[in-house]
Amino acid sequence: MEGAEEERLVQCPVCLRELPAAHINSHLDRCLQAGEAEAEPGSSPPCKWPRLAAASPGSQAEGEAEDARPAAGLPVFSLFHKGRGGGQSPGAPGRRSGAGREEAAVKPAEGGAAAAAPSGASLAQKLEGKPLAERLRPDTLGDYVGQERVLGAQTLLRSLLESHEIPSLILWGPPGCGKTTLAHIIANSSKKNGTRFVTLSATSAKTNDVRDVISQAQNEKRLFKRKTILFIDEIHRFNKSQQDTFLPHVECGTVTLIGATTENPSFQVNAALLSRCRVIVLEKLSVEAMEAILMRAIRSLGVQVLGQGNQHSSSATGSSSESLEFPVYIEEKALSTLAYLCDGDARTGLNGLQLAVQARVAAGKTTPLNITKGGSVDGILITEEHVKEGLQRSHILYDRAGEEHYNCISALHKSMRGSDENASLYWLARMLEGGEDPLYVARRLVRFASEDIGLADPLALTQAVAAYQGCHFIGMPECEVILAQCVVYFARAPKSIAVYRAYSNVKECLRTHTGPLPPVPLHLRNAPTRLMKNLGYGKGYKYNPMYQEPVEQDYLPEELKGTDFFKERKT
Ligand SMILES: Nc1ncnc2c1ncn2[C@@H]1O[C@H](COP(=O)(O)OP(=O)(O)OP(=O)(O)O)[C@@H](O)[C@H]1O
Ligand SMILES: [Zn+2]
Repeated sequence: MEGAEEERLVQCPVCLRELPAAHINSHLDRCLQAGEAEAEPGSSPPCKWPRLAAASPGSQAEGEAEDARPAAGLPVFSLFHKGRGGGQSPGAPGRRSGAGREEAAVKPAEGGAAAAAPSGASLAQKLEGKPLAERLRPDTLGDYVGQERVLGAQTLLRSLLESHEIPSLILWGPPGCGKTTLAHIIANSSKKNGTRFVTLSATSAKTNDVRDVISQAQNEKRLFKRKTILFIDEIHRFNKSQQDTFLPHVECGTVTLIGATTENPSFQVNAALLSRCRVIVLEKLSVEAMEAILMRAIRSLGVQVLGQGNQHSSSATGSSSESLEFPVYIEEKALSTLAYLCDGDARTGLNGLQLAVQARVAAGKTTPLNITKGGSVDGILITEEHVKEGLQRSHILYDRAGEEHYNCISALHKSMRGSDENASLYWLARMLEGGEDPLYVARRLVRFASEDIGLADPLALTQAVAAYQGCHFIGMPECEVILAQCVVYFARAPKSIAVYRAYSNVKECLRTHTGPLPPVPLHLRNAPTRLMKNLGYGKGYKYNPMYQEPVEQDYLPEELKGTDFFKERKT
C-alpha cells in the first residue's frame, strides 16, 4: 500500500510538474527556492517559471540569466521606469531636475557588478554577422518575455509544453511578437525526447515540399517511432487546397502542425484544419515586455545605460580613429522611447537598436559624460534621436519584401491615380510575381477606392472589398485575375478626392484648435431625462421630417458656423 502511495503522481502547484506524491513536500521546498534545487544532484529540475532566472543553464553570457527574466518586478525595471515620470509617454519630457549625479549614475551592465562598458571597436565586432534579433532569439521558455495570458504559470499551453505533449497549434499574432520564437523553443525542448522538427515557410515551399516532409514523417513514425513537428511560417500564405494537404496527416497524428500567421486564422486557415489545432492568440508585446527584451540586448552587448540624472554636454567631440577605443553608453530615455516606438514588434526594436549602435560606433564621435563624482569621462553616447534614426532605417532595411515592396505599391497607386491601366497592371504583376501577399495589395486597393475615387464612383469601394474577399477565398495564383480586374476598374474609374480632402480639413481644424473644444450645441443634444430637458437639452431642435420646406438650422458649433470643409482651407 505504501508503495502505491509513493507511485501516485501529483502536480506541484508551483511549477506544475508531475511528481511522486511522496516527494512533493521536499520538492516544494526546493521549488520555492529554485536556486537551491539546481545544486542538488538527482533532484527534479527546479521551476523555470516564474523564477526562471535561477535555472537557465543555457543562457549565453554571464549575468544573462538575470536579464532574461520577464518584466515583472525586476529591480532593473524600477530603475528603468524612474526617469519616465509616471504615465508620460516617452515623447514627453522626463524628469531632469536635481535628481542628482549621486543617484545611480551608470547602471551596472552585468548582474550587479559595475563592469566597464565595452569599447566601440569590440562592440562593432560583436554586431557583425547575424542580426541582433536573430542572435538573441530565446532558446527556452525562461527567456521568452511576455505573453503571460497564454503562457503564464497555470495555463494549459504551459503545462502541455512542460510535459512535452505538443498539440497541433496555430500561433496567431502581429509581426515580431514571438511566434517563430515560440516554435523555436518548442523545437528545442522536443528535440530532447527525440522528436523531429521540420520547418517550412509558406512563402517559398511548394505543395511537393509538404508531401516530402509528410512521407518522411510517416517513415520515421513507422520505423523509429519518432514524432515529427512541422512548423509552417506564414501559414496563411498557403491557399486552402494547399492546406488540405496536411489535413489527413494532422488528423491521424503523423505530424504535429505548428502554424504561424499574422492574419485572422478563421478567415485564412482551412476550417477542418483549424478544428484540429489549438489557436494560440499572441499579443503585441507590451512596452514593458519590449523594455525587458531591449535590456537583455543592451546587457548582452555590454552597453551601459545612462540615467536621466547624468548631464552630458550636447556637443560631440573626438576624432573617429581614437574614439573607437571609448566605451559606449545609451541614454535611458533612448531605450524607453525605442520600446514605445517599435509598437510591440521585437524584431523592429532590436534591429533599430542594432542600427543605432552601429551608426554611432561608425561615426565615432565621443561626448564628455558626467558619470563620476569627480569629473567627466569621454564615451560614445546613443541618444533618443539616434535610436529614432535607427528605427527608421530598420523599417526600410528589414521590411520583409524590402524597399521594393513600398516602391512598387507606390508606383501602382500612382498609375491608377493617373488612369494608366497598362502601367497599373505592370506594377501589380511585378508585385504578385515577386511573391507579394495578394491580400496586402487588396488592402491597398480598398484604401485607394475611398482616397482617390471616392464619391466619383462609390461602387469602387464595393469592388475593392469584393476583390479582397475573392483573394481570401481562392488564394494565389487564381486570385491574381481578381486583383487585375479591380486594378483596371480603378485605373478607368473617374476620380474624386473631395471627401478625402474634406476629412483631412476637418482633422486639421481639430488639430489646430486652441483652447477647449466647443460644446455640442444644446439643440442638438438628446434629452432623455427631465433634468436634461430643464437644462435646455434639445430645446429648439427642428425635427426635419415635420417640415415641408428645407429647415434652417445650425449643426456645427457656433464658432464654426458656415465652415465649408470641402473648400480648400488656407492654413
Ligand atoms: N516574446 C519574446 N521574448 C523575447 N524575445 C522575443 C520575443 N518575441 C520576439 N522576440 C525577439 O524578436 C525576434 C523576432 O521574433 P519572431 O521571429 O519570433 O517574431 P514573429 O512573431 O515570428 O514575427 P513574424 O510574424 O514577423 O515572423 C526574435 O528573434 C527575438 O529576438
Ligand atoms: Zn515545482
